[in-house]
Amino acid sequence: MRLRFTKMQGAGNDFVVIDATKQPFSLTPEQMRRLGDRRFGVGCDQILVIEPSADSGADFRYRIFNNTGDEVEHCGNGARCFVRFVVDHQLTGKREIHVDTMNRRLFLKLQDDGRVTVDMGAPVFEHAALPFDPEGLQPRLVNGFELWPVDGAEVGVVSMGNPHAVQRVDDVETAPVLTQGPRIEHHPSFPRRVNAGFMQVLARDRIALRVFERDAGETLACGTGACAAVVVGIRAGWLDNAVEVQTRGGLLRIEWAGGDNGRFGPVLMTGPATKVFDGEIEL
Ligand SMILES: N[C@@H](CCC[C@H](N)C(=O)O)C(=O)O
Repeated sequence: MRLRFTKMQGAGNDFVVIDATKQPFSLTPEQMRRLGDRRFGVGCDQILVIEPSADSGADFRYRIFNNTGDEVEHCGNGARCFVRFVVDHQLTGKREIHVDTMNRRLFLKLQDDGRVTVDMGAPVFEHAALPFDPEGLQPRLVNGFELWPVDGAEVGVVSMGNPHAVQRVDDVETAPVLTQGPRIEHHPSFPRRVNAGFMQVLARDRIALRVFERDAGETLACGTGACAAVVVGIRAGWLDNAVEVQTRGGLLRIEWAGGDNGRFGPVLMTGPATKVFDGEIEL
């Protein structure tokens, strides 16, 4: 089968984007692994599939597959590329778009400067949402927020729709991202595994971040990971409400007002979304 696709990237997190608005999406996990393979296929961190929405309240449905072929809940950098794609391919005349993902409805806006702002929805701290099983672990409270001992690190756990475990490190460049990252990803406390974030606080409004992503390994940027890191940093009292996140692939701006009485507001993420090329591949 011959597949048309667009290669895109958002802060260096790269995607194969497939338009399934006119014909149903039918790739097998094996075909997706081939597509995601950097030597035998196109190569990407995630595959994004754009479908019509089944609900009149949303403009599209957007599905995310890691390059292993596993479908996942959420992808922040992918959400920005999704908007750029539907506008550039004239699938919509709107610049403010509602899209349904596996477990959230997102609101996205293409800015005049070409960047995209995404209302990523509220962070969820209930352990069942990740899921996170703290059995046998004792948290340390920092500013009233729980940091959990996992693999010798202290992690804040939060779902941004997908699961994250974020630790603060002195220096992201020397942090054990490639060795400890996979151990945290597969730690038994995270039955559906987890994305492992390593955050260096540079100032109250600036962090450096590396993320070892579930399935994809370390990527140049992780949008949901940036939101999770800033949320953890704000709750631990380390960060202000608007933070620039320096990733290895580019800069993201994250804003979060927090919340009252256990009710939390949405996280806003702004960043770039760029087409790399259009292509066709025989699968
Ligand atoms: N790169 C993404 C996150 C993609 C999904 C993640 N690997 C998971 O398995 O949850 C982002 O920009 O958020």
